Amino acid sequence: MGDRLRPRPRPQVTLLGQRLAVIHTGGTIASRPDPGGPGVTPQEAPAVPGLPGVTVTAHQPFRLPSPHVTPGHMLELARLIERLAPDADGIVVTHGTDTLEETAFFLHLALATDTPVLLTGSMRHAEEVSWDGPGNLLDAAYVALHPESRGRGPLVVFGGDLFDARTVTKVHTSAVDAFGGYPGPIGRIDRTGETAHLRFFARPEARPVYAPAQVDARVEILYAYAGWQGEGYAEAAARADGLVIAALGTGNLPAELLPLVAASAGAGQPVVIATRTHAGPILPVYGYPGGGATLVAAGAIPASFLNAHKARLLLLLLLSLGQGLEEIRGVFGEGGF
Ligand SMILES: NC(=O)C[C@H](N)C(=O)O
Repeated sequence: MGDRLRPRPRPQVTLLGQRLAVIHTGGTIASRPDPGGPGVTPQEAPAVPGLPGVTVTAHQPFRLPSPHVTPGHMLELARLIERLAPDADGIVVTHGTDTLEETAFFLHLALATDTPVLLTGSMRHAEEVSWDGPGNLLDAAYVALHPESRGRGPLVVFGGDLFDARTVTKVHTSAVDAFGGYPGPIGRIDRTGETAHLRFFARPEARPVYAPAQVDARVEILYAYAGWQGEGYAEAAARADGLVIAALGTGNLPAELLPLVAASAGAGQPVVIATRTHAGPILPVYGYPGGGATLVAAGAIPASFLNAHKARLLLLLLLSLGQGLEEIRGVFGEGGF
């Protein structure tokens, strides 16, 4: 049998002597019904289920519902992870699910470490019968401590599926299997007793690092719809350093938007075109006014496969690093993320 055909022995995770850092940031996984209020709020970080032989350290830089998380918090988290990484074999971040994909992608862009970083959360709170927090947390810990997880950049684990930070997205508001994204999971973890069965379906890709000292640029998102005549565009363009538009299909807009986009690009203001469709690339196909080919000819930057909120984070980091329009066009165009 040739070397290519010979199965490699699969490394197993050995928990004994491993060091796991768990960073709690809030979300439903830290939530319960609020005794003094109308609903559920983050109150207490979840306990990490038993991991025999593992030294676990817990950290809580903030405790927030994830709709309150900002890029400033993401930067704080990135700095904490950089500090913890040299003394940890794996890092788990618990996070609210609503903006989990944004924090995951921010960390994907800004972190240089090879130490595995696994983000997870829960869809049910600690007082619900079907609380999914402990299982997700245990899955995240096993993946974080597995030798095959090194050097892959931050990953999301949810319901046993493992997702790449670039493509993962929340696809359901209430189901326990709340995460998906095109083209789907890059791995899977299942546990039988104390054995973890982990399989990756893809190899890690090279990842440039974009780590500004501060995220001080301003980037806004506009959402396209049938009949949009550019309402809100001028105001957003006046306030922001850059814009992202969740456009239609392969990246098309109503005709009224073409001169507005051309004016921004002409003035050196980046306008990134993403899609409100849930999968697929931005392509310069259509030549009618506002069609993707005309927007690109006018200077707009296609977001590739990134959704609007991830394209916003990439643009935010590039602008915060002081990059100009052509450098930014290069990063998006060459898929440097
Ligand atoms: N399941 C969750 O965690 C949702 C919650 N609203 C949050 O993102 O903080």
